[in-house]
Amino acid sequence: MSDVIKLQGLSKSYDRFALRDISLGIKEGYITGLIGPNGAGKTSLIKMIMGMVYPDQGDIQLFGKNHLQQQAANKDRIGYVSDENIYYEHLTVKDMKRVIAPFYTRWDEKTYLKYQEKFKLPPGKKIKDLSKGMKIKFSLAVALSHGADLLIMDEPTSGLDPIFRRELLELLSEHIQDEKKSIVFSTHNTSDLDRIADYIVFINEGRLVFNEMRETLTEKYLLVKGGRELLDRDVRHMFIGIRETGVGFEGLIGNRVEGERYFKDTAICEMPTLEEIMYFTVKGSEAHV
Ligand SMILES: Nc1ncnc2c1ncn2[C@@H]1O[C@H](COP(=O)(O)OP(=O)(O)OP(=O)(O)O)[C@@H](O)[C@H]1O
Repeated sequence: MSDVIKLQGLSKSYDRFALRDISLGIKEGYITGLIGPNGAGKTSLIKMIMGMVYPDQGDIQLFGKNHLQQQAANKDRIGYVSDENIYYEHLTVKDMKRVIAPFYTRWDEKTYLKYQEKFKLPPGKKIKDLSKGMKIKFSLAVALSHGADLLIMDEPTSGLDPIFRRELLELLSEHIQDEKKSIVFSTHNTSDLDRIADYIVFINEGRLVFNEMRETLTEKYLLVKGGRELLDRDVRHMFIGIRETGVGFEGLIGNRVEGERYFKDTAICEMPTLEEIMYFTVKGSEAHV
C-alpha cells in the first residue's frame, strides 16, 4: 500500500506558533481525516501540502515525488477545497467555472453540470452573493469535476446544513470506491470521521499526536471512571488527561492493556470515543504547559 502524501520532518515557525517535525504517510485509496483543536496547525499543514506555504525544513512527497517537482502536474491531479474563498468574488458561478476549467487537462463538463444541478448551484449568481455553504458546494463541484486522484479539503463540512453534510459524506464514500482515489479532509466534527474516515491524523499544538486506522484507534486507549481517592501522584502519571468532578474523575490512558490491569477491579473501564480521545489529549497537554 503506497503513500499518496509523505511528509518527512516538516517544520514551520511563525511568531507565535510552530509546526514541529511532522512525519507521516497518507495512504492511497483511503479517506484520512485530519483533526485537532482550533489553531493546531491543520490549515498550515494543508497549505504546505498544496505548495501555498513553504516549510522551513522537511520534505513533502506527492504521488511518490518531491512536491516541488511537477507542481503543475500535481495540481491537475489534486482537487482542493479551501476554507477561504479562492475565487473571484465579482464573477458569476458560470464565468468562474469558465476561467477555471481550462487549467485542468481532464476537466469533465458533464460531471460539472451534474454537480451543479445536484448542489443546486445558481450559474448566474456572483460568487460574492453565494452563501458560505454554496461557496463550499461550488468548490466541491470543481474539485470533483477534473478527475482528481487526490481530494484535499479544509473543513469542507463546516457551514453545511446537516442534510447536505450527510449527503457530502456519502458522496465522498462513493468517490473512494475507485481504489486509486484518496481523500484528506480536516474537520472539527468527530461524527464526520465516525461516518467515513479510514485513517485519522491528529495534530495538537503543531505536533503529530497520532496517525492511526480509525478502527484500531479506540482499542488502544482506555477511558477510566472512578473515585478521586484512586488518584495519587503515581497514578496520575498514567493518564494522558484527567477531568475531576466533586467526587470522581474521568481520565484517558494511552495503554489499554496496562490501564485495564491496574483499574479493572477499582474503576469503570470503557472504550473511549474519538471525541474523548481528542478532549483528554488536548486537556492533558494544557495541564503540562
Ligand atoms: N501567515 C501566518 N503568520 C503568522 N501566524 C500564522 C500564519 N498562518 C497561520 N498562523 C498561526 O498558526 C497557527 C495555526 O493555524 P492554522 O490555521 O494552521 O490552524 P488550524 O488547526 O487550521 O485551526 P482552525 O481549526 O481554527 O482552522 C495559528 O495560531 C495561526 O495564527
